[in-house]
Amino acid sequence: MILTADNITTLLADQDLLISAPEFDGEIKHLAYNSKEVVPGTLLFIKGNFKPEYLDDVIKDGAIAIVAPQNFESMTDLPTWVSDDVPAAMSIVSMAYYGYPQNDLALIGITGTKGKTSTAYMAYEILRSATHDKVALSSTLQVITGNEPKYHYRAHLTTPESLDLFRWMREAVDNGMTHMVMEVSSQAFKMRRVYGLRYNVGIFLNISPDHIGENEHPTFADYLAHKMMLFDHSEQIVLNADSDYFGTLIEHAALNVPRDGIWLYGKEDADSPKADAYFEATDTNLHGSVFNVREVGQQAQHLHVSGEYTLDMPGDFNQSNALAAMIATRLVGADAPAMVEGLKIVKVPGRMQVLNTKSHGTIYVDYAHNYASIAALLQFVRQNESVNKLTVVVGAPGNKGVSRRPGIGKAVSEGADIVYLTSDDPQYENPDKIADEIQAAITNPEVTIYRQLDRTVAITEAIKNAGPADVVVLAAKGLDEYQKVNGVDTPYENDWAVAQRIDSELEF
Ligand SMILES: CC(=O)N[C@H]1[C@@H](OP(=O)(O)OP(=O)(O)OC[C@H]2O[C@@H](n3ccc(=O)[nH]c3=O)[C@H](O)[C@@H]2O)O[C@H](CO)[C@@H](O)[C@@H]1O[C@H](C)C(=O)N[C@@H](C)C(=O)N[C@H](CCC(=O)O)C(=O)O
Ligand SMILES: Nc1ncnc2c1ncn2[C@@H]1O[C@H](COP(=O)(O)OP(=O)(O)OP(=O)(O)O)[C@@H](O)[C@H]1O
Repeated sequence: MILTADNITTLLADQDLLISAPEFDGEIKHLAYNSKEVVPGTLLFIKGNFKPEYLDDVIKDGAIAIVAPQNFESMTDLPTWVSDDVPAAMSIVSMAYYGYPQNDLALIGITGTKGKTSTAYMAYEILRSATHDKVALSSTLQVITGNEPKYHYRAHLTTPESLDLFRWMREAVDNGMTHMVMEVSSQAFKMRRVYGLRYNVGIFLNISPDHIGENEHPTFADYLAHKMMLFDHSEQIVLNADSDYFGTLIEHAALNVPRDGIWLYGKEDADSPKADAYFEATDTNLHGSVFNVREVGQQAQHLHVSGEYTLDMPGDFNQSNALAAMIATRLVGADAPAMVEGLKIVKVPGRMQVLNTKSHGTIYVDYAHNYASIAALLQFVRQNESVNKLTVVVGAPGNKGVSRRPGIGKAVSEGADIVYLTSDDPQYENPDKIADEIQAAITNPEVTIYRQLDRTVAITEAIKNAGPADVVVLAAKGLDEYQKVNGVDTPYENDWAVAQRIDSELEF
C-alpha cells in the first residue's frame, strides 16, 4: 500500500489534525511509530515519550518523513507534518494506508472494568461456529487474524496501537475473515488508539473504580468518561442493566443511539432496571453452569435467544458475560445453535480454570485482581453450600494499580477463611510492604493470614493444607509465566502449572 504526501495532508486537514504540512512530494511505503521499525520509505509517527536522540537512527534507517508534535520540526531536516494530536493522526493515516479494513468486518467492541477478555472469547467462539471460522480477535491475551497458527499473535496491550490494529484488521480481511471481536480499554480511547473507528455493536459490561493512577486515569470521572466513549462510536449498544452507575450509562448511551439500538441485559431477580433479556442459573456448580435466557418485551423478541445454555465456565458473572456476548453476536448474524455450540466449548486461558483434585478440593486459577472481581469470585464460591474452607493466594503488583491493594484486602476480608499474601510482579517495590497494605484492609478477625512471599511456596502450602471439600483460589496472575522484578521479567512456572505439579506430587 502506498500513500502520497498529498493524501496525508488531506487526511489530516479533513480531521482538523494538521498544524502544518511539509513541501514534499514523496511516496510513503511504510508506517511506524517506533524507531526500531523504520525501513526505507517510512513515515514515522512521533508520540508519547519519544526521545529526540532516536531521530539519528530513524534517518540512518531510511525514514522519509515524520508526523510530529510542535518543536520536533526544528530538530530534524525530515519533512514534517505537525499535529497537536499525533496518536489521532496515526489512527487516521493507518486506516487509510491499510484500505479501511474495518468496512469489511462486522465489528464488536467490548469495554468494562471486568470481563472484557472472557466476553471477547465467548463472542469469538460463538462467531466461529456461526461463520465457520471467519472471525478475528483482538484481546489482552492474543490477536488472531486467521486460522493458521502463524496468524495467532501474543498481545502486548488490551487494545493495540492503531497502526498495529489496522494492519491486523487488513490481514484478517485478506485471510477471508468477515467478523471481528475486540477489547477496547478506556486507555485506548484516551490514547487515541481507536480514533475514528466505529463498532457495529459495542458491549458495555460494567464499571467500578479501577485503573486510576499514574499513567492511567487521574480520576474516576476521567475513567468513566473515556469508557463511555464506546457509546459515541457504536451503531448499537449492549448494556448491562445491573452495572453500577447504570443511570449515567443509559443517559449517555441514549444521547448517541436510539432506544431500539440499545439492548439491556441483566440477572433475573436482581434489583435492577427493566432489561430486554435476563439470565438465570438453572444449575450452578463449582465447574460450570447451565442457565436460562428469557426475553422480555417486543424489541427483545427479535433476538430469538431464549432457551437453556451450558457454559463450561463457572460464576454468575460469566453467565452475565455470556448473555452480553449472545446479544452482540446475534446482532451481527449469529443464531441460537451457534450460541449453544460456542458457549459449550469456550475456554479462556487463565480465567476461571478449574483443577479438581482428589484430596485437596477444587483449585481455581483466575485473573481476578481488584475488589470487584475478587469479591465476585469469592461470593460465587461461597454460594455453594458444599464448600468448607475457602483459601485465597494473592498479591498485588508494584509500581502499578496501587489503589487496588486495599480493595484486594477488603474482598479477602469479606469472603475468605484463609489468605496467603504473596508476590505478584513486585517490580521496584518491596513485596512485603505491598502485603502490609493488603493486610491493613483485612479487618475480619476470622480470616487466618499467612505471609509467604515466594509464590510457588505459597501455592504449595495452600494446596497441601486444603481438604477435599475446600476451595483454593490462586488469584491475579492467570497463566503469567514471569514475575516482574526490578524491571526484569523473571521466569515463573505459572500458577496453573504449579497447581498441577503440586497436586500430582501430593497424590503420588
Ligand atoms: C500510558 C500508555 O498507555 N502508554 C503506552 C504508550 O506509551 P508512549 O506513547 O508514551 O510510549 P513510550 O513507550 O514512552 O515511548 C514513546 C515512543 O517512543 C517510541 N520508541 C521507544 C523506544 C525506542 O527505542 N524507539 C522508539 O521510537 C515508542 O514506540 C513510542 O511511540 O504507547 C506504548 C506503545 O507504543 C505502550 O506500551 C504504553 O503502554 C504502557 C506500557 C502501559 O502500561 N499502558 C497501560 C496503562 C494500558 O494501555 N493499559 C490498557 C488496559 C487497561 C485495562 O485493562 O482496562 C491497554 O489497552 O493495554
Ligand atoms: N462481569 C464480571 N464481573 C465481575 N468480575 C468478572 C466479570 N467477568 C470476569 N470477572 C472476573 O475478572 C477476572 C478478569 O476477567 P477478564 O480477564 O475477562 O476481564 P478484563 O476486563 O479483560 O480484565 P483486565 O482489564 O484486568 O485485563 C476474571 O478472571 C473473573 O474473576
